[in-house]
Amino acid sequence: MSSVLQHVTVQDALVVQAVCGLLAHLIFKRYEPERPLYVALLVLAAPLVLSLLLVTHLPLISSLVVSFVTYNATLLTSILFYRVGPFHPLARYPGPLLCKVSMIYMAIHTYHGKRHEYIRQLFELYGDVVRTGPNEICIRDPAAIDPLMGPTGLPKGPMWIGRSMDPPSLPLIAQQDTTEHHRRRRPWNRAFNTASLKGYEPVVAARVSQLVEHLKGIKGVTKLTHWLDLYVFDFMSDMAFGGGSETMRGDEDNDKFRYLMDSSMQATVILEVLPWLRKVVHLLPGSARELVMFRKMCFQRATHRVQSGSVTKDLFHYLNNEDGAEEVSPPLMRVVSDAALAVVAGSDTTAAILSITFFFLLRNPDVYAKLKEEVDHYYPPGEDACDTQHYPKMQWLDAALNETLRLYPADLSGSQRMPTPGSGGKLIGPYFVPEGTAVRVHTFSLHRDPRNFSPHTDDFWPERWIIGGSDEKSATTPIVHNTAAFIPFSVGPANCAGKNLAMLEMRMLLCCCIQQLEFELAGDLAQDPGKFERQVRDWFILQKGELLVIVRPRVKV
Ligand code: HEM
Repeated sequence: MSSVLQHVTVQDALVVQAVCGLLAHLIFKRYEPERPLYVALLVLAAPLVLSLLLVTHLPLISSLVVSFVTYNATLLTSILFYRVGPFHPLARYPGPLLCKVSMIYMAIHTYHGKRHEYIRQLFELYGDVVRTGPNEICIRDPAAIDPLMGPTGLPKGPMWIGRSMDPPSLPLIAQQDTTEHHRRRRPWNRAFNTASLKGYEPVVAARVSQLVEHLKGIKGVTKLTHWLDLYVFDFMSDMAFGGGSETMRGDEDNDKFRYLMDSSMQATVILEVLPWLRKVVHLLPGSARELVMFRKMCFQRATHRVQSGSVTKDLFHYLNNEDGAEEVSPPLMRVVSDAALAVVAGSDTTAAILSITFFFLLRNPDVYAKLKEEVDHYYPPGEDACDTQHYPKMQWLDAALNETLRLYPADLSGSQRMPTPGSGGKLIGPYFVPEGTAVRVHTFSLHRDPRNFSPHTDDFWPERWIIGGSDEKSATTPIVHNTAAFIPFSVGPANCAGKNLAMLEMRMLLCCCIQQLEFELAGDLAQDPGKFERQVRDWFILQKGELLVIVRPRVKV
C-alpha cells in the first residue's frame, strides 16, 4: 500500500481530492442526505481517508489539513457555482444572490421576525416571482393560488417536516402524501362541520362570558393581549381535550404550557426554514429546549385525554374515532401526533387576530363607533350577544375581522407546497415549478398588493369589505377589491380545518366585549401607536406585541 502511495505525486493527490469533492456534490444533489452520520461521512470521513495520498510527502497534520481544505473547498465552490449558475433549474427566477446561495440568509431575516417584510420588498424589486432560497420560490400572483393549493394542487412542502421535528408519526399538516393527507383530514372535518360547531357554541359562550366578567372587574390599565391569550387557550383546551385548562383563573401549570408554546415559536420557525437542523437538535441535548418541552407536554396531554376516553365531543373524540365513523381506529401514536397542531393552530392564531383587531379598532374610533352601533342594534342591553343568530348579518363585524386578516394574516408567509417526487415539476399558473422546489404564495405580500386591494392598501379600512361586497359600487370611491386574492385561511383540500371555529370564537368575543365594555389605548401605545405593529414578528404564527388598554364596563343608556 505504502509503495503505491509513494508513486502518487502531490499534484495527483490534490486532483483526486478535488474530483472527490465534486463527486460529493453530486451525491448531495442526488440524495440530499440529512442524517448527521451521512453528512459527517461525506464532509469529514472522506477527506480523512484521502489525506493518506499525501502522507508520504507531508507530515500527518499537514496532510489532513490540505486534504480537508482541497476536498471541501471544491465541494463548496461546486455547490455555490451550481446554485447561482445558469444550469440550476431555478436560474430563470430572479432573487438576491445570497438567497440563491443558501437558506441561511433567509434564516437570519426569519430569526429577527421580519421575513414577511423582507419578502415583500423582494417582490417590489424583482417582480411577482422571487427566488427566496437555493430551492425555494415565492409568488405574489393570485393566478398561482388555485393551481398551487386547489384540488389539483401540490402536496405540502418540507417546512412542515422541519417544524414537526421528526416525531414517530407526522401530524396532518405535514402529510406530503395527498392520499394519506385526505385520510387524516376526515376526522378533522367531522370535528368542525356545522353540527359539531353548533355543539361548541355554548363552550365558547361560557369562556367569553368568563373573560368579559373578569375584564369588568379590572381597575386601571391591563394587558388585553394577555387576557385574550388566556381566553383562547382555555377554550382550545375545552375544544381539543374536553377541558383541563383554567389559565383565566390563575392555573399556573397551564400558563407554563402556554408560555412554552409562545417561547418556542422562534426556534420552530428556524426549523421551518432549515428543516435539516431538526436532525442536529436531536443530537444536541438542551438545544431548542422549550420547543422540545412544549411538544412533550402536547403529547402527554393528548395521551392522557385518549386514555381517559370521551367526556364531551371534543376534537380527540373524532381524531381517536370515538364517534366510530372510520372502519379502523388509528393507533395511539398517530392520534397524538396531531396534539401540537391542535394546540398551536387552535390558540395562537386566533389570539393574534383578536389582539390586532382590538388594536385597529382602538386606533380607528370611527370604525369602532360603527361596529358598536351595529352590536347595539342587534344586541341591545339585555340581549345575549353570545347568541349567534345575528352574526351573519353583521357586516361591520366581519369587515373589521377580514380587514385585520388581510393586513396581518396569522400565517404571514403562507403555506409551502412542493411538486410530488418523480413528477418532474408542475406549471403553477404561468410559472413552472421544477421538482425539488419549495414554493409558496406569499400571503402578506398578496394581501398588500394595490392590484388586489386599493385604495388605502396598507391601512385598516374595513369599508372596503362593505363597498366591495355591495352591488352599487360607489362612483366616488373606485376601489379594487379582489377577494380571490384574500387567503388568510389558505384554500383547497389542505386549507385551515378550523376556519369556521376561529371565526365563531372571534365574532362572539368581539360582540360580547363591545356590548358590555369600553376600551381605551393606554401606556406608551397611546403616544406611539405604531409600536404595536412594529412588534409584529413572522415566526410562522404571527407573534404580536403587548396591547395595554384601560377597560371599564359600559354605562347603560
Ligand atoms: C384566525 C385563525 C386562524 C388562521 C388565520 C388559520 C390559518 C391557517 C393556515 C393559513 C393554514 C395552512 C393551510 C395550508 O397548508 O394550506 C392552517 C392550517 C390548519 N389550521 Fe388553521 N388558522 C386559524 C385557526 C385555526 C383553529 C382555531 C384551528 C382549530 C384547531 C385550526 C386548525 C388548523 C389545522 C388542523 C390546519 C392543518 C390543515 C391541513 O393541513 O389539512 N386553525 N390554518
